[in-house]
Amino acid sequence: MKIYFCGSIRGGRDDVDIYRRLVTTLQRYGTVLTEHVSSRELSSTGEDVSAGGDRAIHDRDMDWLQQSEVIVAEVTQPSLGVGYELGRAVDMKKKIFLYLPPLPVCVGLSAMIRGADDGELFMVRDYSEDELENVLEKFFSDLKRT
Ligand SMILES: O=c1[nH]c(=O)n([C@H]2C[C@H](O)[C@@H](COP(=O)(O)O)O2)cc1CO
Repeated sequence: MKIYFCGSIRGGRDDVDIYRRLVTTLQRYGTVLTEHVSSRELSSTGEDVSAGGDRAIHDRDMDWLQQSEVIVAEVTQPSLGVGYELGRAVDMKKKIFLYLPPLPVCVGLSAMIRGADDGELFMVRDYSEDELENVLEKFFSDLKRT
C-alpha cells in the first residue's frame, strides 16, 4: 500500500520528531512515498530545488498523492503546503484520510480541516503522543475490513 505523509516544511520544522515517529510507524503498513518530510536533515528551506525548482516538487508530490491510497497528515504546525495537499486529496476523492493533531494544540485547528471530517473519507483524530501507535494500528485494521 502506498501512503502519502504530509507535514510542515517551510511552515516550520518544530514537529519533525513526531513526523519521524509517525513515518516509522506507517512503514509497518506500506511504503511512505514522502519519507523525506520526516527527515531531520531537511530544514525549513525545503528540498534542494536546483534541478527543477518548486514546480518539480509540486508535480512530483501531486503524482505521489494520486498514486497513494492513504493520506496521513500531522498538522499541529500550520503549513500552506499541507492544507493544499489535503484539499487536492479531497478533490481526488481518495478513499481514506487520517489526520492526527496531538492534544492540546489541536484546539486551534482550522475549521476548514476539522470541519471537513465526514466520518468516512476524511477523519480527524486527536491523540496524545503515547497512543500514536495504537491509533494507527486501529486505523489500518479498520481499513482492511472495508
Ligand atoms: O521541499 C518541499 N518538499 C515537499 O515535498 N513539500 C510538500 C510535502 C509537505 O507535506 C508539504 C509541506 O508544505 P510547506 O513547505 O508549505 O510547509 O509540501 C514541500 C516542500 C517545501 O515547500
